Amino acid sequence: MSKQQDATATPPDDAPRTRPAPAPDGTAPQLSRRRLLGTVGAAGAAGLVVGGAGGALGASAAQGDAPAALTTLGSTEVAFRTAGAKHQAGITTPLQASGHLVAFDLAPGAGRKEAAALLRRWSQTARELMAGRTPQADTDVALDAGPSSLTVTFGLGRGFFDRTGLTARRPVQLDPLPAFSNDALDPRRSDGDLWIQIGADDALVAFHALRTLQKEAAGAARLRWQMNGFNRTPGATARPMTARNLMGQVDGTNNPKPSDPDFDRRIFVGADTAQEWMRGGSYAVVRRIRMLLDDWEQRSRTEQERVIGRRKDSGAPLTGGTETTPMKLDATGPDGLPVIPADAHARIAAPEANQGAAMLRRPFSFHDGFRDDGAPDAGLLFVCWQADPLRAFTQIQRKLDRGDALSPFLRHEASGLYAVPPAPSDGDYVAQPLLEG
Ligand SMILES: C=CC1=C(C)c2cc3[nH]c(cc4nc(cc5[nH]c(cc1n2)c(C)c5CCC(=O)O)C(CCC(=O)O)=C4C)c(C)c3C=C
Ligand SMILES: [Fe+2]
Repeated sequence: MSKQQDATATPPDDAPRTRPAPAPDGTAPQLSRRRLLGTVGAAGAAGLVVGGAGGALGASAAQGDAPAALTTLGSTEVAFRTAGAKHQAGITTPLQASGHLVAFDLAPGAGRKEAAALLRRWSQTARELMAGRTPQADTDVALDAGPSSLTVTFGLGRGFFDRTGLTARRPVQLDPLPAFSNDALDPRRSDGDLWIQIGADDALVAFHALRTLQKEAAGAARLRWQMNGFNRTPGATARPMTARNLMGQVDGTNNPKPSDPDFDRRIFVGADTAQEWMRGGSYAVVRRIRMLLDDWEQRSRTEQERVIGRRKDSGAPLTGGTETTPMKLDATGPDGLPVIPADAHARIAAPEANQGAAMLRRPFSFHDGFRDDGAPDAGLLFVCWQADPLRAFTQIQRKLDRGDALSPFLRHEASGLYAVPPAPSDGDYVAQPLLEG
């Protein structure tokens, strides 16, 4: 299995898995799994195994019906419901190379019944796509690609509850985020009744999922906004390492780890919630943060490192050691000043400075071309996960907003907050207990 690395180390029960190797005798199968499913359907294909770790079969679609062999990257599959846990995939899953974030509003006239039917349809399609199966009447965009670590994660925005007559059951955690001084939010690219996060290690697989789900929304929900992002391709570096962002920083180092004793309590909604349907779920905060790269790139490396409090090359704290060495926040230099400056981003965002508040950051970079002034329209699709946004994102962003050295190089241009219910059991759909309860 490919060993993809980001700061969200994958827990054993959440590990993406590769499909078994193809035929034991090494002979090429006759039809690709996707191709077969497109002709005889999922049930008929259940016993067929195609693709595998070696990638040695080497046939291409251009050679007629011969199968396209899957590499480890293409054959890696993530379970729709995380084994041994209740949450949806795409939260603790390692960062994927390609991502789409998309929000929909329920269509005029659509209510609870239509929302339930849509979420039933979407949940089943997500299961199929994540397993590498495609719909019967398909565009064939991802025909030869395999699951490629595809994840599809569904969330509900504040408006969903009004539109479905469930306002009384809306969690307080979906109360609007406060305004921050660096906000330049575009309401047309913010919020939305329904939100989907799509990630995959193959850009065609990610697009295919996006397009399939968009078509399935027809009549029930209308596209509100959509954003595209990317990360380093897994396997590009010989040694797995934490991702870099478009400012060149190692980003994700001090994320909470699933092995931390309080990880679940911080990231997932616990049994003590009044919203029983959210147990095992999480809240996602999404921000489109444009980076002012023309300004940033004029700063010296030393200045840039003091903005974060960490070295650019290794991600190690300015107080020394390696990437994983804890920051010595009270260390002072010969001038008597803190080695990690008082306004360094990592100092201000640290749990120690925020009553223990922590979130799981799982972003994608974005680049949407260049603005009229020639500056890149690029930055971070910041997605963070927490059990309680007020005590995590809002707490930390308030602090950053008051004097973080990174903030002058950033503009928050879009914002969303979504309740992401636990993954449904087989045959059920996301948010079923809410909609049918
Ligand atoms: C409100 C929360 C945060 C926003 C918004 C945010 C934006 C943002 N951050 C970086 C780059 C880095 N952030 C780093 C650490 C870090 N950032 C946050 C929170 C927000 N960041 C936290 C909670 C932490 C961890 C602090 C700690 O415990 O040490 C780092 C350092 C490496 C790491 O730990 O990940 C970098 C680099 C950018 C570029 C950005 C907006 C575009
Ligand atoms: Fe940060």
